[in-house]
Parts: sequence; structure tokens; C-alpha cells
Amino acid sequence: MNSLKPLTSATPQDTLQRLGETRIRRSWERCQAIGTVLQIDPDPMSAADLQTRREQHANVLQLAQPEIETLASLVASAQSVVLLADASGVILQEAGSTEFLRKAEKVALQPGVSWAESLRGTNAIGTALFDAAPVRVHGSEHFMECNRILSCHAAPILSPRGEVIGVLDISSEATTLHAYAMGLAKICASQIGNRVLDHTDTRLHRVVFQRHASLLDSVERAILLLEEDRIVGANDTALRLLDSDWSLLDTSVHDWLDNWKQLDETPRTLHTRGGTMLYGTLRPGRAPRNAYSVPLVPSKVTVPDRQATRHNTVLKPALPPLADDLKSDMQKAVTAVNAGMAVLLQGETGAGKEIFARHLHGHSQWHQGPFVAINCGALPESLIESELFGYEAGAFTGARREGSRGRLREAHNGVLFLDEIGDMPLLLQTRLLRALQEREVQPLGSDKRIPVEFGLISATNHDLMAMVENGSFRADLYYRLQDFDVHLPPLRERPGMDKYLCQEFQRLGGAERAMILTDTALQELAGYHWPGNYRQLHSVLRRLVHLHAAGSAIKAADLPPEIRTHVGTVAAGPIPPACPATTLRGISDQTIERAIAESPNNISHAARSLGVHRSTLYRYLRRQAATPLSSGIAPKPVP
Ligand SMILES: Nc1ncnc2c1ncn2[C@@H]1O[C@H](COP(=O)(O)OP(=O)(O)OP(=O)(O)O)[C@@H](O)[C@H]1O
Repeated sequence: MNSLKPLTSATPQDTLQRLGETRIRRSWERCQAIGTVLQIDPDPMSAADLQTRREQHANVLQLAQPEIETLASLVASAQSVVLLADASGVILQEAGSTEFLRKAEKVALQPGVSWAESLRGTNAIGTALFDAAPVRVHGSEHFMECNRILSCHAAPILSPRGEVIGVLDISSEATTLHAYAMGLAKICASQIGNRVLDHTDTRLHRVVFQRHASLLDSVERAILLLEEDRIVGANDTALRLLDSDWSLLDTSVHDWLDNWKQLDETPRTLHTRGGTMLYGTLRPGRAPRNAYSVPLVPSKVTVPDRQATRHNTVLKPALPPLADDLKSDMQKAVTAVNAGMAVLLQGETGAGKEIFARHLHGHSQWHQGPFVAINCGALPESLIESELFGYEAGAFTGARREGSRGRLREAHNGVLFLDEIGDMPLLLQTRLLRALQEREVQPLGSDKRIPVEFGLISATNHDLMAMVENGSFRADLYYRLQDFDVHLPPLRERPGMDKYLCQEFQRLGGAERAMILTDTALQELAGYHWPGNYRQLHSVLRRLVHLHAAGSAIKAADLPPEIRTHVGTVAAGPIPPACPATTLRGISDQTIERAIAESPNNISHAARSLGVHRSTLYRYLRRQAATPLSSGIAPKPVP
């Protein structure tokens, strides 16, 4: 273990000056006072010692696992790691990108090493612990030169009495600055603190409150722990809403909240001492205790299924439920979008990207705002710009007299869903990128810039990376859109297809018309590769239900030709890998031609019967324009 030599010219006075009056500057000043004791190359403690320390902190470690796991999978692809350190700065656990973990070890950012500020100089873990506040320490802001390869974001985890009981850190290389990492670290540290509160002595009463009833089960909820009417624990949000600090501990709750006694488990209004109206619930404790001094003993560590609870209250009943294997992706995507990250959904046509986006909106902090969906593939190029950004009155010929707000502004305080983003023309990609980066919209014909705030979700069935490589999609927009990406698996990979098919057949009218699917029909349906996914499945099942007599048993011979002609192919070999860019793949030209012929002048209807999106069919027709279909039906111009 070496000690740090006096700081060299790499950390001169001008760096200190540049830091200004910040937390970092104050930390540097502290470090300069103790410079020679700093450890430049510390050895980690022995495995046995680390194990003992982990056992001492078993409760916090156990309660933090859901956040650590979620964060690890969120940040691993961004070459980042998540670390949990105890209150003395010793790293207890690491997770995330294995590649970066190896690099981090070179500067001892690893379990068993203390990153206390007094040992490692200004760094996120140590400085967050010293100040008991979140902090980002990026590259050259680290006091010790060897640590300047790092960019770190740390937030303290507080006990119900306001003591720091640990620190959560997200670190990556200093060459990449992740704008969302600080937000994520803060949210997750609060969530862990809340879980500690939830699991502290179940004999205490719990008052939970917020400005809006819908936030009562969110990470933003304020919590007070009461013994009789004495406040024995709280979280940061409670202090903020009550305009107080930790001196509120051991005072009477009567001093802070009127009518709290009338609360029960149903949200009701209550008022702060200053008259602010809040919504609150009261979960009574099992019995009063004499003192709050017991160690934190989790009664049982479970991850509360908040998503499910909120799903019932927030989402419209018309939304189909997600397949079980998507629930953990949903949970991560909610954390991501709430932290300001852009979510990109990729998957074949009809795989449920929009449905996923709507669920995500319903579960996110934006759920009370609008869900504004824009189909970038269906909008004519000449209209996209005015549709997205709006326009001033009389901005162009044909414009509405009163002007238009544009879809980006309509999404303010809600979610903007950019569907088929891969079809956005290159020129507009530049304007969109600017609006997304600056979070400002400039309507056509106006020199005003209007600030907008929304959660951003995009979807595509193209291989966007390939488009970036061949120059048809801007790399910078691609990276702006995919802070977190979710791959929606195709329907054919859904577990338990037989059961699901029967259930959907019954739901879509089979039960009402007393119909059944025979085993052979079911087998063929389950073996089909469903290029149009849920959309195609529903179209096929509806046709089966309504084109056959009530009471009939559907046989394999009754299945539509596109399924029958594929039976041999599917049985003969493995299903070809998904090819998202060619979404009508697997449907023969003749079938497409027939669908169009059966729905003259109605492309939407033809698309529905093929189980693809209208814009997909338009794209197909454009491609075929040079060699018109034999049916002679010329495609109408795209609206
Ligand atoms: N999990 C699901 N369960 C039942 N139906 C679903 C599910 N997911 C999607 N659907 C249905 O499938 C149809 C297509 O879904 P959605 O529009 O979300 O797909 P998409 O991936 O966005 O398609 P596209 O790329 O063509 O726009 C919708 O009618 C939707 O209700």
C-alpha cells in the first residue's frame, strides 16, 4: 500500500479555481490538508474480512438487491458498474459491465477497498459520505490523478433516523458521461431507504403521504414512522413536504399534520401545519413499542409488485396484458424512463411495441400526462415537420388559420412515442435530434423556442444499427434514442403457445359461439411462425371464429392458406431468424395480391387481414411500383 506523493502539476491551483464554490472544491481543500495520507494503491481486505463486513451489513445488502440487479442490467450495456459501499466507504458489492469491472480494479474500485475521502481523495463514494448528499465526480474532478479515468455518481442511503447507512454508486470511464446516471443513483438510493423504512419494526405506525394520491405507492412517497404519535423515523421526501429537517424526529406528529388520526388504508386528504393539502394513508402498527432503537430487522424481504398494483388503477382496461416474460423488462424500462433515459423498443411488426409503450407510460411518472404516438412511417414527408414541431398561423399555404401546437408540445408532461422511427427521413432526423437534445421546440415560421418535457419512447422493426452503418440513420440520433433498449420477442417465442392460442380463440368469440379448435388445427397454429405476430394472430383467429358456423370444431383444413402452406416448411427445418426489416416476409405475393383484391380501395383493411401494419403494406406497394401487381390494383398515394 503506497501513500500519495505531494500532488503534482496535474492538480494545480487553477483546477481548484475552475471548480468554483462547489462541493468538489470544498472536498479538494479537505484533501489538500491531508494529502500525504492518501492511499494511491490500496490492497483490498482479505476475503474473510470482507465476508464478516458483508454479514454486518446483511440487512442493507439484502434490501438493496432489487435495485442493484435492476441497475446492473441497465448500466452494463453502457460499460458501467454499480457499487454498494458501507457507511465507512468500504465497497461491499459490485455488479455490471465485466469489462469495466476489470478496468476499475486497476484503481482498486472493487469490493474490500475503502473509498473514504480521507483515504482516496475526492471521489463520489467518499464525498457523498462526507457530505451525506448525492455527488457526481467526473474525470479530473478526482483529487488523485490515478482515479481520473473514472466518472462516478453516488447517492447516500439513509436510515429512518437520517444516518447514512451506505452509499450507492454508478461508475464508468471518464470518456463517457452518462447524463442519467446521477438521477438513477438518487432514485435507487431513495428506493432502498424506503424499503429499509418499510421493513423496520412492523409494530410502528406508518403514515405515507404526497401531494397527489397517485404518488402514494411511488418512490416519491413521503413516509413517517410513528410510535403512538411520536415521529421515530422518516424519509427525505417527508422532511421536504413538511418543510423540516431531521430535528422533527421525536416530536409529535400533531405538530406537523392535521387530521392524521382520521387516516386509514384508503387515501384521504390531510393538511400540513402550513395548510398545504396532501393525500395520505395510515398503516397501523401491530402494537406500540417503547422505543425505536431496535436494529433494522427486515421482517421478510420481498420485492413489492408495485407495477401490478398500479396497472390496475392506472391503465385502461382495453390494454392487453403483457406476457410474463416481459415483466422484468417493463420494470427496468420504468426505472429508465423515470430517470430521464430514452427507451427504444425493437421487435418485429405486431410484436406489441406500442402496447409495451402504453404500459410503460401507465407505470411511469408521466402517467398523468398524455401519451402522444406519432407514426413516423405513415406521415408523408412533407407533413412530418409541421406535425412534429407545429407552426405559426399562416406559416405556409394550407396551414390552419390558428396555427398548430405540434405533437412534441402536445406530449409535454407526458410520453412521446415515436413509432417506426427508422422511417424518419434523414433531414428531419437532424431537427428531431436538436429538439430532443435541447428539449425545446421551434414551430415553423416562428423564432420562439418553447421548452418541452416528456418521457421518450421510440419503436422500430428495422435494424437501426445496420441503418446507422449504411448511412440511412444518424448515429447521434440513434444513441440519443437508445439509452435503454428492449427487444420485444416475436409471438412464436412466447412460452405456452398452445394454451395462449386456445385462450385467445375463446376470448375472440370462440366461447360465445361454442366453437373449439381441434388438436391438429391447434398444432399447426402453434407451429406457424407468425411473421405478423399478435396482429396477424388476432386477425386469423377472428376470421376462424366468424367464417365458420357456430358450434363447429375448427380442423387443420379450415386454416387459412398462408398457415397451411407453411406447415411443411416449418416442420422441415428451424424457423428462419427474425428479420425485422422485411415484415411481409413469409407471406407470398399471391396472398398479398388476394388480400388487396378482396379489399378494393381499402389498404388498411387489406393490411389488417394480412396481419401487418398499413405502412408496411404501403412500403411493399412502393417497392412493387416498378412491376405492378397482376391484379392491376394500383396503390393509392400514401396519405
Ligand atoms: N401481449 C399482447 N397480447 C395481446 N395482444 C397484443 C399483445 N401485444 C400486442 N397485441 C395486439 O397486437 C396488435 C399489434 O400490437 P402493437 O401495435 O403494439 O405492435 P407493434 O409492434 O407496435 O407493431 P408495428 O411495428 O407494426 O407498429 C394490437 O392490436 C395489439 O392490441
